Amino acid sequence: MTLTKPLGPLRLGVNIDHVATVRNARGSAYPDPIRAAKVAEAAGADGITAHLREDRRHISDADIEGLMAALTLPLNFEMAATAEMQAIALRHRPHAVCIVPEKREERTTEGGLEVAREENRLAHFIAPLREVGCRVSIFIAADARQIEAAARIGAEVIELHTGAYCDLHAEGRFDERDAELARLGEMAGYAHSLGLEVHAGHGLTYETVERVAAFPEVMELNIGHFLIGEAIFRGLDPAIREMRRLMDAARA
Ligand SMILES: CC(=O)[C@@H](O)[C@H](O)COP(=O)(O)O
Ligand SMILES: NCC(=O)COP(=O)(O)O
Repeated sequence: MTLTKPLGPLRLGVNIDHVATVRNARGSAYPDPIRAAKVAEAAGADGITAHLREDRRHISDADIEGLMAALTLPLNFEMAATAEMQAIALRHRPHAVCIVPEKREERTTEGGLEVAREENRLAHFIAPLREVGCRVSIFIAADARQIEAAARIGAEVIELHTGAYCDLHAEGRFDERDAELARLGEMAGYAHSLGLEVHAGHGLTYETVERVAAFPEVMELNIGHFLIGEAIFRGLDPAIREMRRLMDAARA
């Protein structure tokens, strides 16, 4: 059943990975992702997202340590379902752990996690994370099979991958974009009906955010790459404030 009113306020999680990408390009100490997280908080972010990739191409282990020590906002820690990452999450106990698929050679997270085929392994993988109090989120495509599997393994949250929708928009393939958007909306409703909290993210921009923010079941958007790019032109604080404004307007 489609809701007519939003379930609640829409949270903004600011992903700071690509502040670290710029820092790492020169092996310097700046720009500092923790400083970016503090600016994000002042600009109205509700949480910070950081993805510790297995190849450490942006966020480092020391960044996660620093964020855990410095942040007053909740940290959404994105990671692959590996023993190494599980040990790091269990040590730090972030507010949320989002399990994402990772391919070493990919440019960015290309798709959602294959939960249905790995149900047993993932159920065992997330159990200890839940036991120490982390909210477990699963990053998946808008696909009923994957959503059902995420519910069965005991995840509390799913994050719908909005990358395909954003790419289709950027390529001007508007019929396909609208079909993908409709799928995202329908699957947000379906996930909610199964008791899952619904988040969304990847590739969102000022042009694409409003239609996702308007889905009543979506409770959080995680946005990074576009905001860090936009910060070059208008500053990080105003870039985040504008995103917040668009999200709130779409929600109203
Ligand atoms: C899972 C996700 O969507 C983000 O963490 C994103 O992947 C970060 O940027 P990269 O994919 O460029 O590492
Ligand atoms: N999980 C999505 C995320 O954290 C941000 O993705 P992007 O905006 O950097 O593409």
